[in-house]
Amino acid sequence: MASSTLICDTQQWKELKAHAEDVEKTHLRDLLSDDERSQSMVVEFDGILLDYSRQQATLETREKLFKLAEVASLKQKINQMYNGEYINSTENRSVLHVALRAPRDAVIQSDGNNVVPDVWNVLDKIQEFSERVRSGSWVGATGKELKDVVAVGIGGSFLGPLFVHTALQTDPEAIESARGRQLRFLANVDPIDVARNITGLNPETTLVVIVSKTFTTAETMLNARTLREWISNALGPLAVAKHMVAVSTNLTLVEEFGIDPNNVFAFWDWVGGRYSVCSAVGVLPLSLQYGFSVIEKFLKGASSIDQHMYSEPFERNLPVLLGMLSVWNVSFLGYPARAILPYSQALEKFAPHIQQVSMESNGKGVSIDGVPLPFEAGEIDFGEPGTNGQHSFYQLIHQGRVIPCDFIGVVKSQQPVYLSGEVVSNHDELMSNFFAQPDALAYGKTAEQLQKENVPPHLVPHKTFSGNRPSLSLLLPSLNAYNIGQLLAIYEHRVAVEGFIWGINSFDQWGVELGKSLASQVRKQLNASRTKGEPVQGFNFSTTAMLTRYLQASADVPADLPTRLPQI
Ligand SMILES: O=P(O)(O)OC[C@H]1O[C@](O)(CO)[C@@H](O)[C@@H]1O
Repeated sequence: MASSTLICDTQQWKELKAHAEDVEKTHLRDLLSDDERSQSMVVEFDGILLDYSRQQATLETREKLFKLAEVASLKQKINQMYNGEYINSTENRSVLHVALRAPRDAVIQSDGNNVVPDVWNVLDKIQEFSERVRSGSWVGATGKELKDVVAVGIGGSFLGPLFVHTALQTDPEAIESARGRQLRFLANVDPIDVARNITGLNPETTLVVIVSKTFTTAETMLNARTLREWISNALGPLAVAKHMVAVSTNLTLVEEFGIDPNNVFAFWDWVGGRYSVCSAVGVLPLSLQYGFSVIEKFLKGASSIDQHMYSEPFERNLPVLLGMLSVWNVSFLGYPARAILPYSQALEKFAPHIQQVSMESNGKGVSIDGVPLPFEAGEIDFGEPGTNGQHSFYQLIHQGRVIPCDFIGVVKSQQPVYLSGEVVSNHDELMSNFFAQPDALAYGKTAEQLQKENVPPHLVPHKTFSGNRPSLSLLLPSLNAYNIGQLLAIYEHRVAVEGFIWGINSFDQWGVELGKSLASQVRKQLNASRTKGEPVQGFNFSTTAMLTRYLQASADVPADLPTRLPQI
């Protein structure tokens, strides 16, 4: 396929469109009656089981999807990514988050240089620094140990680390290594988030890690200045050197901010923000909390999937299969959303992280060559852990709109609980739901079944479930640091596979810029109105009226802004 040809113009795409109309005629109930089909839709890697038999897909669908992958040059694009080619063409960059978790002796080139030694230099520095802090040999300005860490960052500099932290918080090994320590995340520029994060913390025992790839993000920089004020107000300006470190690619701006260059942990422009949790962005705060040895296992888990993705044939390749099935659901069956439903409370921050990975990557309207797409790319991702979601939005998934679901289960709970006299263990109770929901969605319940159960006729339509609602199930053996790394990498690569098929650039994010520049115009107006009393101008009627009202109603904010920190 010539690079400027859109994927939707290929014969393979058109055949899939026609094929989708055929497949839609068969209810999932009937597809699932073929055990051979079901068996061939189960794939295992390293103890992780993927069952996609509840997708509205036949063996022919799979064949046709692989043909689409071929015409989209999927294998070549994966190779280009791993070879450090500039596949992020609008930013002129390689996309090498796989190098962040590569073994020390691996060779991964960007611009003709092996980047793996650079990666390990930073990892070694993180190990050394985190051990000094954790052992108490690096202390705060008043000689006290630094037991609490606040990581300040937003978007990709926040969501991935928060997901991993939340997942590790209840892992027995991680608990042991985190005893007596706290890790918090300050992301939102809302002063309430500052208040929440510093409540109960003593600046004397707190280390602040500023995480920003660019070191220019407005939210992060204001929060960084706020916490610098919080520290220097309490301990004097010289304390900043002992209490603030940074993770960034912009070493010049970090130094200008007043952080000692020795206390900066670097990463590189070939790491996209939302793909940066395996760089110092995640590894530094997480190692401070859990120790480097735990986080190294997380990196190893991600690396195992990197190797699997690179070398496994597509029929057994988890991220490739998942990505192709998502393309099938979005582009051929016309389902625009995807629910991510982990049956593990430890994964409560997984869907929010994948939201950014997926929606910032694939929410694009043009091809990589800038041609407007005549089809929708990307999907609307959302999710909550089961069983909470069941008591919230599952009603719509069962009887309202069709939303393909990812059910993610774990064999061994991080925290098993059994009660004598109960029918099953608490984890079995949770998992009963994990196993039941996909069948409820697939099979549904017919009016005939309800009549046999003597349901009053007027209630039959309300209690009928159409079924034929697709899902897939991922069963992980356990949820330790290694498995968490695997889960992360499976989804990162799945999103890349989707983007490679759609022919878009999954690694830029120009769509976030317009809002940022308009906010800067509003910021200037607020300053001019508060300090010089200038009227609101240059905005449309609606914004002018709203801004004027806001300024009038908050006239008590002092124009000269004397420092005020949260009073909580
Ligand atoms: O790490 P930085 O440079 O502060 O950027 C934070 C986030 O802002 C974005 O650029 C836009 O939301 C994300 O891609 C990125 O993860």
